[in-house]
Amino acid sequence: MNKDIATPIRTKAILEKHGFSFKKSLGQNFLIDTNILNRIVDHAELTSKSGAIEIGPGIGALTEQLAKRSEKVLAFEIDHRLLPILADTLEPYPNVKVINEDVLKADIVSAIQQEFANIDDLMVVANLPYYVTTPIIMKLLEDQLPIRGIVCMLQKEVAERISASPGSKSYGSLSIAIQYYTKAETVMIVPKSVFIPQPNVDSAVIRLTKLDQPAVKVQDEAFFFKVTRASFAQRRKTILNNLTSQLEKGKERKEFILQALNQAGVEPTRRGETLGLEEFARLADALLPHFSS
Ligand SMILES: C[S@@+](CC[C@H](N)C(=O)[O-])C[C@H]1O[C@@H](n2cnc3c(N)ncnc32)[C@H](O)[C@@H]1O
Repeated sequence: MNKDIATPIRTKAILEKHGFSFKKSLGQNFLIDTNILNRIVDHAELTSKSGAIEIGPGIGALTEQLAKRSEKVLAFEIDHRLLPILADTLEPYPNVKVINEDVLKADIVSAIQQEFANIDDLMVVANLPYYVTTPIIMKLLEDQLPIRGIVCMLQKEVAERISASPGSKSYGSLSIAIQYYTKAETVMIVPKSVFIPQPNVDSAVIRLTKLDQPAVKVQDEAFFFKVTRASFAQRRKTILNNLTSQLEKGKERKEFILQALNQAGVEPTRRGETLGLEEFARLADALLPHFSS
């Protein structure tokens, strides 16, 4: 008999034993398919010497597979009601440590220094709570953690936005923010039927492999991201109109923007969704002298 946590029978038995009720507000949709879990872990390419960081272990379904295939797992779980359950389900795995904290508030860098002092290869692997997918991924990237990458489950639509290329309908400032730091790929589409309770949206697994250097070189990162966000403020508007309405600097701003677009070799009538990262980088650098405060 399959003893894994992620089977419908075992999951239901665990939930019943502990009288657990799901909190929708915490994005609690638990995986009940060991095969899918193993495929997620495969994409992380762990070895017995790797460390794994999990966000939101739930009742430990993914944690168990990570514990079997890595040296150590550190898991951040916000819901204190899951702690006794995790202590129970993960009892056979002494290489797991659970921290009862909101991952968005946690000092992950210090936790890594403490828990993974002798481990060189670190991956984040998670079935993310869908209500905070983007803030979590952005925190993991902006905190500049010493990780090789992230393999995570999220809404299919967000996965499409993250891995989209210029010209695609899904391409936008989120694609650029993530592709600035990583190589982004959608590696699996996952049906609703492998979760309990079933979510309302389709899911996908993405793999983000951290780049040694950001994908493009810019003079001011914060300003680069400001320009990319401004360029997509209204998707149907031209880049000139979006930038003119979003960037502030007196009456002459249109003139400066036209000048910068020209300098960056970008036609003012193009839409943001047609520009690649290189073009955005050139444009941000050309705009910077006019708009830095
Ligand atoms: C989609 S469930 C995944 C559960 C489990 N890993 C699985 O695959 O079955 C998301 C988990 O993230 C937890 N969670 C939600 N918000 C969180 C936060 N801000 N920080 C840490 N954990 C969070 C939820 O309580 C839940 O256990």
